[in-house]
Amino acid sequence: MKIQKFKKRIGLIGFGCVGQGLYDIVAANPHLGLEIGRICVKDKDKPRTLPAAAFTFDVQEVLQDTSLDILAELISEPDEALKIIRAALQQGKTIVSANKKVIAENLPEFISLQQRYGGVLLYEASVCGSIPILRTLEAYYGSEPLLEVRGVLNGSSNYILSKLHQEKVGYAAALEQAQALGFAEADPALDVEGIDALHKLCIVAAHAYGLLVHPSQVLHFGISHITAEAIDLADAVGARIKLVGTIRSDNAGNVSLQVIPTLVVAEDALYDVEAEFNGVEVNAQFAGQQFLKGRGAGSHPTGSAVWADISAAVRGYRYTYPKLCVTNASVVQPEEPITVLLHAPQSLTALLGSLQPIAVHKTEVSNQVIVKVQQEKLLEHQELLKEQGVFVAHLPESMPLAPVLEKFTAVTALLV
Ligand SMILES: NC(=O)C1=CN([C@@H]2O[C@H](COP(=O)(O)OP(=O)(O)OC[C@H]3O[C@@H](n4cnc5c(N)ncnc54)[C@H](OP(=O)(O)O)[C@@H]3O)[C@@H](O)[C@H]2O)C=CC1
Ligand SMILES: N[C@@H](CC=O)C(=O)O
Repeated sequence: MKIQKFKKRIGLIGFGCVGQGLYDIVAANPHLGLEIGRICVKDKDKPRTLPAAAFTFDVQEVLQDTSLDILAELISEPDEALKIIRAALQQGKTIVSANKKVIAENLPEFISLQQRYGGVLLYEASVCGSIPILRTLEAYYGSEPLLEVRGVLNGSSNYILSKLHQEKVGYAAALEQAQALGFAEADPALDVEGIDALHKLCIVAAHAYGLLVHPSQVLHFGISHITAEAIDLADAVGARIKLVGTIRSDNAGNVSLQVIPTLVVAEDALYDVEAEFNGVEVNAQFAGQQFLKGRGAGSHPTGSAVWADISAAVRGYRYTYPKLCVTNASVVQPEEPITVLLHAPQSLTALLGSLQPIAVHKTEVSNQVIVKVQQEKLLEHQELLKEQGVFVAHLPESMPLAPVLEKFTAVTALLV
């Protein structure tokens, strides 16, 4: 007897960089039992790669279509995406999403909707594009305590930093390239202000530590105020500036999170993560250190992660958040101070207050300071520092301070 095979039908909402990527992959693999059933977009006048008849502009047509087996939410408007995911889960549907902002800000609600109505939400593509980090944390590290998870989590910022280091192109030109290549968010401030990396870090915290952390609680700086002098300083000491997100736990189960541009030394696994690539280092109590690297943004790499989620969901996979029920951990700001480089367009005196600078360099146009500061204090002042256009970079313990101080003077002296 011949067994009739039915294809699983996907309702695709959003047909931009990622939606098109998913479409291409599904269309190229018809033998794998998936097909795109419906596509919803917003703009009626946009030229498309498919005939007009392939599209609807009414998301309800997708949400109400009972012939669809699974939904893929891949749109650029977070408010609308939230409504779509919520509506799908309230109907007990299976939906995959790439929207880190919406997931990071609403994860507790999404978990409880899944528990209440039996639906499924997967979102591997929302963190580090093609790197299977959430599946790794869920399926492999579901029990083992993790000491640290750190990584380059934003492809656009990393692309810009690579261009600044390697080609000395201007910041604005590098950002334009990241946008043209489809890496940046619809609002690129999310990328360059460190907010996208922050969203991803909060999602990682749920799977790696069982912690539901709201992004508003977390220290984060981006690269939008980066200067050529900071790049030159890093180059001069053999380091590269990377936007690094870190979650670390201490022996007492206190967990801290931060996103901050960091001077990364050549021995660090993150040093060679370039362009739109992302890299995540997991340091587990018994397994030790592991490193995952891959494309963190772009049409086909991200489409591949969405495809992997769809295929997994079709086979019955769902997140179980194994550490959520067992964790005693809580989020803290660590007490020990960190060393940071502050580069400001004007005087930092008012901002620094009681801080004890290790080194200061002033010119007519800018101020550079290396200072040891409590993270609590940095968190307290983070909005002010951002408003004042201050570039903040972490000088981690792995970065010997002496050569930095020496070059700091040499590099900044060129400005006088
Ligand atoms: N680009 C990347 O590399 C990555 C992106 N992501 C995430 O994936 C999602 C999609 O990003 P990306 O593909 O780059 O975005 P794009 O801007 O390229 O495409 C967005 C798509 O969403 C559609 N859309 C926007 N608003 C609505 C709405 N209200 N109703 C229906 N459709 C709508 C747009 O319609 P129209 O075509 O009519 O304009 C467009 O097709 C975002 O959440 C992003 O954060 C995640 C990882 C990587
Ligand atoms: N804008 C994001 C896209 C992928 O998440 C990035 O640059 O990393």
